[in-house]
Amino acid sequence: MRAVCVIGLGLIGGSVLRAAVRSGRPAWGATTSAEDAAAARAAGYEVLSSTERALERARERDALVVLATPLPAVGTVLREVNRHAPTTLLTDVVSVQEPVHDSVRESAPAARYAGGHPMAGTDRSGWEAGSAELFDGALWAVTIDGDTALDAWREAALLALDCGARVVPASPAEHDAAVARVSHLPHLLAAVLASVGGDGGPLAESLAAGSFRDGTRVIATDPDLVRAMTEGNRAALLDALDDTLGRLGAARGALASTGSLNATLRSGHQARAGFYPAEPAEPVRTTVRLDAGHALRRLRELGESGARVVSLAEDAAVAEHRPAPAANDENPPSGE
Ligand SMILES: O=C(O)C(=O)C[C@]1(C(=O)O)C=C[C@@H](O)C=C1
Repeated sequence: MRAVCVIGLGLIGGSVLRAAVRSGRPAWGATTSAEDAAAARAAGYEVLSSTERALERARERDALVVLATPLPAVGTVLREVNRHAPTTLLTDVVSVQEPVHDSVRESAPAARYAGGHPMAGTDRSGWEAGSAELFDGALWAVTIDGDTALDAWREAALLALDCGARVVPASPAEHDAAVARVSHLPHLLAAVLASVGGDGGPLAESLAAGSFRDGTRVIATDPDLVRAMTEGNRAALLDALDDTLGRLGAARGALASTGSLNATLRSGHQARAGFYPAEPAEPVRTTVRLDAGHALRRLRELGESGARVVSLAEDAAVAEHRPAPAANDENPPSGE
């Protein structure tokens, strides 16, 4: 099993280190946070005294290096990677992929790198908030662009699987457009919702219950971390925001003119049921030969169609796909 060197030991990096050790891999980390380093060492994990040391060891042992810092620090860490571990394979866990791919292109051979983004977290941050189980059953995007080498992709995907996740292959741009809608927009909407609720005064505060708590939960996250991911995905988030404002405008118009929110509420109800079906259908399995040409393109197409890679061998990847629900009265093929 390839060793893993994790740079950054906050919630996600700290969980990757724990999960990598749980899977039986040799793994160590480094962090600039004295607090995270002390907590990780106290829990029995190996934290080297500097990023340089951790990377030198990664070079000696041909480890997979995981960049687990927030987006604004990625450029600096990449320069250190180039200096101290110039040939190791590289991945990351950053929630916006295009800027990381751009930085890698500027400063490291892209063939060493495949981007990664585990879709898991909590509203807390730092080593203490993490756990070895954080990624169990979660989805983990492993990105593919024109420069990605199959070896780098395989190693990043194997780490995700070893951490307990299922892998979604995607291009960086498609990944960023999708997470703008299902992760970054929800953080922004939670911020606005919390402020609107807050303006309701003490009575609103004392009456706030489950819906307010669930709808605002993610903005309990450290605002600097939310800023890094939302501002780092500006173009895609603007797109998702325009769509949201259009729909809110239409809902407001309908409520003001006809008194009905029926169309908005029904289409939202149906859309959510698509994400979380009450009775999920048996998944369909597809095998992709990794030794055949165009394997990465095929994986990317599968990811775009909603499939998840659930296992990887030297020469094949197995992906699971949920079959499209049959159309019926509750589930009409279009709109309404
Ligand atoms: O569960 C949470 O608290 C999260 O916010 C996790 C969450 C998300 O679902 O948006 C947040 C950011 C990460 O990049 C991926 C996942």
